[in-house]
Amino acid sequence: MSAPARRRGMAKAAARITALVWRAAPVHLVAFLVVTLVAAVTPIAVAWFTKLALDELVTPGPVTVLIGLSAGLAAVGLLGAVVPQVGQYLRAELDRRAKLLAKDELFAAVERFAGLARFEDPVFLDRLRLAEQSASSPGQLVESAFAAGRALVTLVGFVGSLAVVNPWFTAVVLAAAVPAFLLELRLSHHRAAMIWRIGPAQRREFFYTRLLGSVDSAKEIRLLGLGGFLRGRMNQEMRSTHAALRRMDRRELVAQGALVVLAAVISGGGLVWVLLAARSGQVSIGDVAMFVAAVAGVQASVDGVVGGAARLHQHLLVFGHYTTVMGAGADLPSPPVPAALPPLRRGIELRDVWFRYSDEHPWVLRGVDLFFPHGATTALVGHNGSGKSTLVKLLCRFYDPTRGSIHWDGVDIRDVPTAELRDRIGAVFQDFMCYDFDAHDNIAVGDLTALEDPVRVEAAARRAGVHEAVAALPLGYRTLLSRAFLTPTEGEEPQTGVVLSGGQWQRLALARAFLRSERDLMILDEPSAGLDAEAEHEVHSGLRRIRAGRTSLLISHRLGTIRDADRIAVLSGGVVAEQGAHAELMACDGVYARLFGLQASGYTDAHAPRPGGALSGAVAVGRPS
Ligand SMILES: Nc1ncnc2c1ncn2[C@@H]1O[C@H](COP(=O)(O)OP(=O)(O)OP(=O)(O)O)[C@@H](O)[C@H]1O
Repeated sequence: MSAPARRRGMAKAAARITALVWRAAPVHLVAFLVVTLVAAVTPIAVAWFTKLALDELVTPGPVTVLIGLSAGLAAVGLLGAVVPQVGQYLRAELDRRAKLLAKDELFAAVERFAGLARFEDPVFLDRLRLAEQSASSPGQLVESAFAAGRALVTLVGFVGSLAVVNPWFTAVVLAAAVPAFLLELRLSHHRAAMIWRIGPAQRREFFYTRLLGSVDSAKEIRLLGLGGFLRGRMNQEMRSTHAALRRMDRRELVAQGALVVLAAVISGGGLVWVLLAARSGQVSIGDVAMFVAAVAGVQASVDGVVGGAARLHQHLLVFGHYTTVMGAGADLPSPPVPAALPPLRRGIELRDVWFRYSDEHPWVLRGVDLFFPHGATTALVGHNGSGKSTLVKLLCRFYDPTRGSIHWDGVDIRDVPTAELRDRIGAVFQDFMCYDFDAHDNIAVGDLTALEDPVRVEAAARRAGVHEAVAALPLGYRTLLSRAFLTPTEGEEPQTGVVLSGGQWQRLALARAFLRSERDLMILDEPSAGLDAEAEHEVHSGLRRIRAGRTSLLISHRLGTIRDADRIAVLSGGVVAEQGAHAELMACDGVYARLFGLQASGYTDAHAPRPGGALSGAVAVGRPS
């Protein structure tokens, strides 16, 4: 990034963070500013009271003056002790309030990304991680800015005081601050760039750490003895990030060490001069005290200004990621004038749809023409990786087709707001979620209007055949389905969660979808993959009833469960290779008939007499395996 662009980015970040903190905690911000100013002038007041008191001792006046100066010194000393505590409280409260707002706004912006592509982009993920990191502590940024400001005020005060004693010496001390300032800025720039560079390694390290401590991976790690291997990889990533951090720390150590030596030489020289001057009567004892306090004060303030500015610079560079994420435009184009999405009456049509995940990826769909008629069930079958789930993602508009279009009763789905489109769809995805919520909430999130409606939730659970299992849990629908958290229940005892079986989770996912069964389109991507034979039969019988007269799309590798679909489309080589009803496809003797025959043959005993029924009819057209 060029220097002017970087400066513009930092100015933007500074404006955004200021506005954010002001909106989050205006009173605390002003109070923190006042406290910072008081903290800035306190050391100068202490130095002046000390000088005046010492001069008063050497050439005594009325005793009341000395008492007044002592009282003043005590008062500013007290102020100096109390103010940092108040400042710490204000800074912490400011941080909490600003963090709440910053994180809320960040994730509101992330929520506005309607598609999935950004969440699959590692550069974006790194940016999001850094944005989240800087949103977690906006107070640090304010503190750095205020620390630099406070040090500047103290610096001006001490420079004035030092100038009273020796203007030349003041100039030397200030001149020594210029290289320190430039050096610190450069270091902070390097540090911010290094933080960005080590992002991918830190993400990988986080991944291995999570694997090593997660219940989901514990089984395989133990069975396959992967612990040492994963730990090795985690350590390798950590070593590489540590090497970068170490290089940076060493650079800072050398640079800052040189600055400390420079400061020591200047103040040592000054001290010799002022003592000699006092000996020859050129300056007073009070001036010596003021000089010593001013030199220490100027150098500490220069450090404070430089350090604060450098930290601010670095925070602003990192906070730039927050501004970038917040300012990222829509990931999917939205129409300037959105079209209305009519209730589905005719059907959904894919017109010559081509799709690949990016220019670097191969084509997944290569000109798919397909119609999902209203009120009918269409089943989609095909080999692994043939693009079935991809097609579902396009229907939900998680991505736009690379070429071609999808029409909802003739309306291009790119012309309607995505939220409206998705509101018309109910779905069970192949990789459905298992939320660390209680059973009620796990179902109710299928339709948030059911969150306070246990009757609807129970009805959906009954339809998915999971009600009995949930009702039998220790706290029924209020049982936490996770061991990740402890929830305080009505009593004093915390209640740990329970663990469901894979099939029970799948039924919960189905129940979630059933809350939306009145929607225009129901998508069921492998809805029974984890169910036992009886449960599968039961679920599909239930689904058949729910699907009757509704527009649905059913994906399953178990062809017996989709044979009664109104239409079956076979995806192969990125196109629809065959379509028709079960009987038609069997008669074609193509891909579908071959797959169906293969599966059916697995259920027959070549030596046993064939029983009558649906499956035996299919077996009759099956091929020898
Ligand atoms: N997010 C993604 N980024 C890149 N490629 C992807 C992504 N998701 C899927 N693919 C690729 O797209 C192709 C189709 O995947 P998809 O999941 O749609 O197949 P599928 O027919 O649903 O497979 P299965 O029957 O195994 O569930 C595969 O080659 C897969 O590797």
